[in-house]
Amino acid sequence: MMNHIARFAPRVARRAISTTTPVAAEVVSRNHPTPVANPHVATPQTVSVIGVPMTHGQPLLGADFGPDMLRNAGLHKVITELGWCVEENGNLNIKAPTANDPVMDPKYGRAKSSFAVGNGLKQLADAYEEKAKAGKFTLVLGGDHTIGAGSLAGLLRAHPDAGIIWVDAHADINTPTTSDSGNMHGMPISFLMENLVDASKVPGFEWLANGPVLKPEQLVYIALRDVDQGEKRILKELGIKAFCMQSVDRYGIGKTMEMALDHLCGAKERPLHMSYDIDAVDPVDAPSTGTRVRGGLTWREANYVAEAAAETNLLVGLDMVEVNPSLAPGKGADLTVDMALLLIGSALGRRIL
Ligand SMILES: NC(=[NH2+])NCCC[C@H](N)C(=O)O
Ligand SMILES: [Mn+2]
Ligand SMILES: [Mn+2]
Repeated sequence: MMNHIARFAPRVARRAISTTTPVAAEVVSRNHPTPVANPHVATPQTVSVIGVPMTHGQPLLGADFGPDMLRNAGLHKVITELGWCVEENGNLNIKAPTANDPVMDPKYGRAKSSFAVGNGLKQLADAYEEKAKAGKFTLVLGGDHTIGAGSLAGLLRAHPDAGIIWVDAHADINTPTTSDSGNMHGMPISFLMENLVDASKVPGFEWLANGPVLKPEQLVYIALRDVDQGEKRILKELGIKAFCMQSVDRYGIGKTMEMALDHLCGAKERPLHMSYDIDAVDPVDAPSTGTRVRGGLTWREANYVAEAAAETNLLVGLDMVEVNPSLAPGKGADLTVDMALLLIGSALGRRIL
């Protein structure tokens, strides 16, 4: 077993750069002095922020406040203090479902509000692709986790061989036929995984019918603890590498991340994307989210996951999703937003020492 932490050179320490008021689609801090450590990120090393206030993949309102809550809590400062430039793109315009939207033919399964979800994700896929091809680190702020499908589509167009670290209490690989809930935030991976879903049969997702596709070996899960029967079957049949909470208990988070990163990058280095569902974290530290599950990652474990990913110097993008400040409002929302910001900082290279 190779040790990834040792194999990749740690990020060069970055100099703090002062923040200015963010302007949509503009680089707000320049003169970046740091040499490129990540071969997939261009100089000046820039985090391109895309807000995706999507809620139609699940029944609750509130996750659409996630992107602005994170910005108002100091997102740009977190990024620039770590030495990155910020390019702020604002929020995508996500259209609400209407009574006239085409719905799925039930013989292909059930995916609620697929038309609104799919059209929103198409915008994200195009934006992510553009940023990734320009050598930017793409930071996608959710919104519900359906947006993972948009990020992955854009990522894989730019980097077909990328590896995905999916940090989540849930596997989010239901298909419209295996899903009990019909909620699309439980399905995003299935739309990218080869031979799982025929996107041409899902209104709003036709654009995804001709790829790109993800191979099972390109995906690894961390922190699973609530996996549906149909999902268990899919994980087993496809041989997808999954480190559930029991693995974290058994091996500790250090060894777990070493094995996970070795699975993705042991044979060859590849660009990595991390899709971080805040519900991976124990509800004690992140209560404001729609599908809470007890027994999650501790505060340190959650940060360590992001730190270990950052230490590879191969991350090209991050989703931070399912922050819903309207659930557990007040102190709970503050804790959750703080946690999300910390995790973003950890993924961008913050170190204790
Ligand atoms: N992104 C999430 N929080 N997903 C929760 C999914 C829950 C359940 N597995 C479903 O498919 O409905
Ligand atoms: Mn989840
Ligand atoms: Mn999820």
